[in-house]
Amino acid sequence: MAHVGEKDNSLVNSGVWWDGFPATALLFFSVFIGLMWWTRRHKYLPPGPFFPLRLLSNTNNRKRYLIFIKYGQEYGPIYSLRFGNSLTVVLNNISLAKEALVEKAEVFSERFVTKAVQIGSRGLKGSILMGNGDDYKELRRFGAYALRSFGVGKRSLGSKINEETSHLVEAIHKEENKPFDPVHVISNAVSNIICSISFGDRFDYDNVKFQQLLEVLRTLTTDAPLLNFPVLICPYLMYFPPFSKQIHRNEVVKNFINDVVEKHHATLDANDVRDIIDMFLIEADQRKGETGPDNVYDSSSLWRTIFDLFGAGSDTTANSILWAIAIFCHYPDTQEKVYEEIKAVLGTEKLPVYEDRHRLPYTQALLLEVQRFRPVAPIVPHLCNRDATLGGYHIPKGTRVLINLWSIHHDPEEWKDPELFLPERFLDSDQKVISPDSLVPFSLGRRVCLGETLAKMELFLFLTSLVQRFRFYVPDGMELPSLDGVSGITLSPEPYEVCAEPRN
Ligand code: HEM
Repeated sequence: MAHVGEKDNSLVNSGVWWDGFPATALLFFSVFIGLMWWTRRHKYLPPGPFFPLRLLSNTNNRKRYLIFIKYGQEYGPIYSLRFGNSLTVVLNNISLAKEALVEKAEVFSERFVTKAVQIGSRGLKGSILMGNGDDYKELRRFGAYALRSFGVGKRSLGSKINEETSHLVEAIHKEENKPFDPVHVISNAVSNIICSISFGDRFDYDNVKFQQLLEVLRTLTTDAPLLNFPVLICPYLMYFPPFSKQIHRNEVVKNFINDVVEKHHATLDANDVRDIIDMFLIEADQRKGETGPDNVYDSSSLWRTIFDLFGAGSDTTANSILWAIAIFCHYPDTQEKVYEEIKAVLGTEKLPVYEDRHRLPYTQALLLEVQRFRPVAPIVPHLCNRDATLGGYHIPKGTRVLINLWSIHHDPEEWKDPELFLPERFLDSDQKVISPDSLVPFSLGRRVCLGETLAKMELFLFLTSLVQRFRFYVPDGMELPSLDGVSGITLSPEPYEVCAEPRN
């Protein structure tokens, strides 16, 4: 009890407590409601870490694909990752990929593009690779038509690839069976095919300017800020080093393409359509004045369309060939089997044509296994455009959906001994090629790779011609190429050196 003159602290305190009660209660009530809302919203979401610390603390952008694989091993075929307010769902098996991209194609076929990618790319107007909506649909249609018109899938393009192979073989001969890094000649050869279709031109392997451009393209894809944590949180970091390098690289490619476009403008002849740039300029001219949603034929769409074909078509195919050569060094018997098959069916002189693939089942099986074993587009970004379900889980509108092609191609439920390189898995007991539904290196559904046929032609013709003429190996005492990849948008082998011994 308080005496006269003494302060009654208990009363004072209780008064303070009472005065603050409404505010405290309100705070608790809000937290409670917030928690209820969060729990209800997340209750039906795929499982996943409360906080994706492993991903966020990983500073090595180039090994990030391994973290997605690890989470898959922990949380199963579908899991979710939360970065602040945004939700990402990762699909790791073929039935979920089919459910999203085929059965629910209306919902899951859009591309997700982060603000950082938009800043780094200097705008995405006219992009096939990153676009959505009416512009995208029209440009994809144009791209498919243009590729067909310039011989994709036909003999005429096969001859062009054969011509390029002769240059490639000559360049490799110059290495005189000494160790060399094959990335420059392979990238140049592959890029020359898409260049001749798009620009009407090829570039010699000692053209320094073109080599620099290819190097810029390679770093553009390996350093792409797809899920790069700092720029995911603060996209405006893209304007500062080291991230701003992406902006500079895009500018370099853009200027290169715009120079070529300029020259095309000056020599354009509607009766002699030389390449895709000519085709685009003529279409733009014919549609002048049209205002409909499908008139997307302006200069910014032109450079971006050519950039997309060139970007998506160079690094991917070149990396598949580089993987095949690296794998040959680890599994030399597979290279010998391909050589023996080519020798028996085609001999050692005649350059293969695309139709020959039907007579070379082991070679075909090996190419399929290269694409399964080391998929060059390991993680494909899509967007959920309305509330939906996947695998029984709720997927809210706006969720980023990553199709994990690496995990799909290494799923032990689908592939026996997925970590082993076994071309025979694609041959039946009659030695006929089988291609299971679960092999999807070009993805599936509406956004399936636009250059699939071109890529298959290039892979077959370049690789068979090379094996017909060289044996790739690593001499004793030299390090074998690493089979770990470097990933950005594409998965490339780490730089390596090999020797190429002429076969004859
Ligand atoms: C081994 C070679 C290649 C592989 C493995 C590959 C794989 C892929 C994959 C996985 C996608 C994403 C599909 C999706 O979003 O679901 C894609 C898209 C695309 N690819 Fe390829 N690609 C290759 C070569 C090429 C070539 C040679 C071209 C050249 C024309 C090309 C052009 C494109 C384009 C334009 C897209 C965007 C399609 C769209 O978003 O609608 N690709 N590719």
